[in-house]
Amino acid sequence: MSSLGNSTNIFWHECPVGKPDRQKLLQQKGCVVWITGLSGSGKSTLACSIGRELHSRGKLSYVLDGDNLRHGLNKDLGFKGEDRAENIRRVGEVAKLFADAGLICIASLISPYRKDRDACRSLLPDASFIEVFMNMPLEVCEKRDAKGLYKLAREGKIKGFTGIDDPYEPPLNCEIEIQQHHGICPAPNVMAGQVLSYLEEKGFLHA
Ligand SMILES: Nc1ncnc2c1ncn2[C@@H]1O[C@H](COP(=O)(O)OS(=O)(=O)O)[C@@H](OP(=O)(O)O)[C@H]1O
Ligand SMILES: Nc1ncnc2c1ncn2[C@@H]1O[C@H](COP(=O)(O)OP(=O)(O)O)[C@@H](O)[C@H]1O
Repeated sequence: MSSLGNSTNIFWHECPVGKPDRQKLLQQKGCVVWITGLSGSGKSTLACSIGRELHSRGKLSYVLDGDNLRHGLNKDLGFKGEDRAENIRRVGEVAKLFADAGLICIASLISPYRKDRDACRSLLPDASFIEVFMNMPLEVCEKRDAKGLYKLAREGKIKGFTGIDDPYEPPLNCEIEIQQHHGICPAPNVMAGQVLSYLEEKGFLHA
């Protein structure tokens, strides 16, 4: 019997089929690839590109995209600090379940606060939380402005926009950093290749 958070008298139930069995079935190791960066830095593009590449190699993955999850699971949350923290906490817990299912879970969220990302990292075992920092300059993201949100933020029509009037804390010890070379952003398949090489090297693409 235990007491956790607000729940009391709850018990953990162990199932006979475990993570190692599922990993053997799938011939891969469950993990979380956590992509963080400014709006417009290319997180969703990279997430989809990784997903496509893994699929073509016969590996099972699933993308958890911040924008998409805010249409359902996180529709009750806004963008103030505590809402972002709760957003990241929930997605961290969901990503942990996907990794436990044996999948390569690709989470793509701004996740601007270091402590929230670190809390997600601490949920995952054995270096299976892989933080990918989309290190794109604000000017590049703002110039892209795919959704027109930077313009609205500059006009003061959106308050608390990350990078404009809300902070972004870059990772201190991420596993992978994606950045421009000579002022040019690598193509999506090149960025995905960088992540795939890491997964291959660390043994996640085999049981
Ligand atoms: N105030 C503010 N700040 C930042 N972003 C905003 C804001 N308001 C709306 N949006 C849109 O929401 C998307 C980010 O959602 P996330 O869940 O990834 O954000 S967070 O991790 O909770 O900070 C983000 O999508 P991406 O561009 O894909 O990052 C924006 O489209
Ligand atoms: N590697 C890239 N090179 C050039 N443009 C890119 C690249 N990655 C993304 N983009 C473009 O930048 C814009 C924002 O990308 P997106 O993946 O939606 O970013 P985010 O999910 O971080 O908001 C889109 O118009 C997308 O086509």
